Parts: sequence; C-alpha cells; structure tokens
Amino acid sequence: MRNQRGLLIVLSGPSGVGKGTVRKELFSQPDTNYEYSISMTTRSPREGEVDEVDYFFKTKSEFEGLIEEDQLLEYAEFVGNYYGTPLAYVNKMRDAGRDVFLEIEVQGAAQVRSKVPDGLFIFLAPPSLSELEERLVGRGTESDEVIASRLQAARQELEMMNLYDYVVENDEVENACDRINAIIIAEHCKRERVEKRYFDMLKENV
Ligand SMILES: Nc1nc2c(ncn2[C@@H]2O[C@H](COP(=O)(O)OP(=O)(O)O)[C@@H](O)[C@H]2O)c(=O)[nH]1
Ligand SMILES: Nc1ncnc2c1ncn2[C@@H]1O[C@H](COP(=O)(O)OP(=O)(O)O)[C@@H](O)[C@H]1O
Repeated sequence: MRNQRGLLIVLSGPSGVGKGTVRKELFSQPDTNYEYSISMTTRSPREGEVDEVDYFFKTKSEFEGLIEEDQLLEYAEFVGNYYGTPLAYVNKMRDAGRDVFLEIEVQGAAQVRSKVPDGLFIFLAPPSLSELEERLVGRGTESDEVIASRLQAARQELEMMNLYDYVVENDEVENACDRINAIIIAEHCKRERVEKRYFDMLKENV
C-alpha cells in the first residue's frame, strides 16, 4: 500500500479556550507525528512571543502582498488583525507523511473545509462562557476592551461548533489532549481501512 499523506488537523475554538495550551502539551509528548503550522499575523507580538516561533509577525502591507500572491491556504480578520496559514509549508509536510496542525479561528477553518475536504476539524469548547471569560482575564495579555470584543466573537464562534467533525471540551488540559490523540488515532485507522478496501476492489478482475 502507498504511504498515506499526512492529515490536516484543524483545531479551532474561541480565544482563551486553551488552544495554545493544549497544542503545546500535545507537541511536548514523545512519539507524535505532528507538525505545527506557524501562522502569519499583523497583530503585535505579546511579551515573550518570538517571531518565526509563535507567529510570523507581518505588517499589513506585507500580509496583503501574501494574499495577492496566493501564498495563504486561508486567512481571516479577527478583532482588528489579519491571521493566515502559509500554504507551502502545509503541503510540504503533508506530502512527507506528517500530520499538520492548524490552530485557527472559525472563519479560517470554514475556508479550509471548502479547500481541503479530507481535513479533520476539531472544535475545542470551554466548559462554560464564564469559565472562558475567567481564562481570558486570567491570561492577562489583553486589555479589558479587547477581552470584551473576543468574548463577543466567542458567542458567534460557538454557533459554528456543530459544523466540526468533533467537539472536545477543554475541562482539563490532560483530558483534552487524550481526547484529541484518540480522535487522530481513530481517523488514521479509518482512513487506512478505507484506502485498503479501495485498492483491494481495484485488484478484482471484473
Ligand atoms: N484564520 C486564522 N486564524 C488564526 C491563525 N492563527 C491564529 N489564529 C486565530 O486567531 C485568533 C487570535 O489569535 P491570538 O491573537 O494569537 O490570540 P489567542 O489565540 O487567544 O492567544 C485565535 O482564535 C487564533 O486561533 C491563522 O493562521 N488563521
Ligand atoms: N483546561 C484548562 N483549565 C484551566 N485553565 C486553562 C485550561 N486550558 C488553558 N487554560 C488557561 O487559559 C488561558 C488561555 O489559554 P490559551 O492556551 O492562551 O488559549 P487560546 O490559545 O485558545 O487563546 C491561559 O491562561 C491558560 O493557562
């Protein structure tokens, strides 16, 4: 059987739900086959964030140049800034058989859904809206005004939850990681079985 192309795993969910925390925990585990796709953004770096590690930080005109040159798999404007996924890296890693993780908001995820129908779409949900607010406030990285805008955006984002293949509650980071790992293993098994069945049928002499 031919080597499977890597999965494209899209992790979405409202700001503050814990996407970054869960993703970093998943990537710290040994024996994973995941690659993280670093996004482009026009937002300013937060304290401690490093260019080309946390994001590729771009000016608005640089970002618009990337859009024009068709270098992004998807992009969206979120609470006043652009965010987007570099296309070349995703293709290169998937072709090498690696699973690629995107950590993106819901508008971008919808674009990926239409361009990459075999993507795996996981929505990370908070236990409640009040817990989401506590996490956003507790992180201490945004002003009260930005937190209010992000909470407002969260209400619309939660409406998109039913469009995802899986909804994972981030009650405890470890539980959320276990659920995501289980989903990915199950998806690999399913896709291998489907592919095997397909090739077995092609071998039939009819
Ligand atoms: N569409 C899209 N969204 C992104 C991308 N990178 C990050 N985001 C999302 O943009 C939103 C804001 O990101 P950020 O300012 O880093 O805040 P944080 O995710 O709450 O720490 C989050 O929901 C991110 O998941 C991207 O490449 N494309
Ligand atoms: N399961 C969890 N329980 C409690 N706090 C959490 C949990 N997951 C993440 N957090 C905290 O919530 C805040 C937001 O998490 P973060 O990963 O930055 O979210 P996102 O990337 O979705 O914006 C951080 O302070 C983080 O430590």
